[in-house]
Amino acid sequence: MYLSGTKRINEKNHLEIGGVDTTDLVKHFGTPLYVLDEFEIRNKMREFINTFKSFGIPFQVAYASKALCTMAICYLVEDEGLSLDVVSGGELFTAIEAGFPTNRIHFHGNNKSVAEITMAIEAEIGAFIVDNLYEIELIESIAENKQKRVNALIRVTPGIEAHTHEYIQTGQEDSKFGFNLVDAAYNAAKLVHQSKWINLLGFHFHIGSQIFDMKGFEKAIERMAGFYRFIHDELDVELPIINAGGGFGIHYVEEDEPLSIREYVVSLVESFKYHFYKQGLKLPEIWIEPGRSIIGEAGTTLYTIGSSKNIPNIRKYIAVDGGMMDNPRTALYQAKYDAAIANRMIYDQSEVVSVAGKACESGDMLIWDIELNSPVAGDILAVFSTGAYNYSMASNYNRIPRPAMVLVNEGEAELIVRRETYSDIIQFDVVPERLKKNKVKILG
Ligand SMILES: Cc1ncc(COP(=O)(O)O)c(C=O)c1O
Ligand SMILES: N[C@@H](CCCC[NH3+])C(=O)O
Repeated sequence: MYLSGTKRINEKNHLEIGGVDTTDLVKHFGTPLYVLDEFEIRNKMREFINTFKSFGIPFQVAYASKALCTMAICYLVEDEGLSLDVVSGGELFTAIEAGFPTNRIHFHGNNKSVAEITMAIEAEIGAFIVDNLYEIELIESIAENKQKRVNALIRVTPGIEAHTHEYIQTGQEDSKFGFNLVDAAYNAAKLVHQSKWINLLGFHFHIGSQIFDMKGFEKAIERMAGFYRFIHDELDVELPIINAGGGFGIHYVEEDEPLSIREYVVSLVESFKYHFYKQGLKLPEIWIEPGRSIIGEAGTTLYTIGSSKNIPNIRKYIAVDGGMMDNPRTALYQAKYDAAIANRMIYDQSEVVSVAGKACESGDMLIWDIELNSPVAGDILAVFSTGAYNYSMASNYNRIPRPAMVLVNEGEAELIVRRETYSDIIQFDVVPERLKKNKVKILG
């Protein structure tokens, strides 16, 4: 079992996170419960920042808020001096409401609406990451209308296939994101370069997510350096910024072998230096957008185990009080997770089981075939590395309320997202008067 951050087994044989016994968290907040380790989050952010600082080069580390976006998280990101990557009006609104400095916000998305672009221009965000020609037209006209000049990076797909699940690859040519190298990207650059209202800062690429191997990055950087040279020669500009996206992998299960944050950053910077100098160019300011590698391992989900079903010679299912609604990643990407019985951490008798959720869906599984300390109803199951793309991708399928989220640190636990209630579930429902009247008629 890989226990990251402040997770440890305490003297009661319970899982402890941030100095708080997880069985106490369950008594207090109930299950399912997302638990975030503040110390671990801050440490990861600092490791990114400090490694860049050690090179003495200009940089920006923008936390990719799609991994997990709440107001409290925006406060932590600001406190640690990172920038913020948002991909929707909802994420932008969250950041603005949390008082996040808008000049450190970068706005992504392959189909930004007029309302989203307007909101971002009014908020004077740091930069748009422009994805397509339609968006360039929209930004141009809204910026002119508001008489505000905006900064932009152009997103390109460098034609690199990262070694990860095909649904989370994004840098290959057949992708819905960005402009393909070279022609489409060059035409977009020309257009933005001539624009009166958009200031072209550079290009952005993102090759995928949960990547362990830096070879894909290296290849993409080599292509990007060649492309910066081409742009330099054709348009006579030395673009000041390059954005390498996110994608740095983390531990989900024992076999995973991610690099350390330091190693990821060092490899990235070295490769930028090598390829840009080789092209006879100055090193541009490097921006990155890590999400999972900051928040993923710092999250743990606590569930209560309920029913079980044993199919002799096939498998034993144990069911928890959550599932694909709070963590759709197993169903979507065949993602693998590690887990433990939080109230009996040291194994006395192990049993291989598969962990099912409670949704009315056969694919609602959290973990297939895991060895646990003989789970029984009432035990607390802790699933690790659920900080990224769990709450942010959660749904109310089957009208199941979303869990609460707590931030733990130095023996204290604070609620940062309150548990949804059944009243929350029906709050957006509207019943037309006509239907109410009909009901009375039928019943009468
Ligand atoms: C453009 C972009 N930037 C950043 C990220 C964050 O990626 P990760 O959470 O893997 O670091 C993603 C998601 O994969 C992305 O699409
Ligand atoms: N949501 C995906 C990663 C893609 C993120 C955004 N490009 C995951 O859970 O792994």
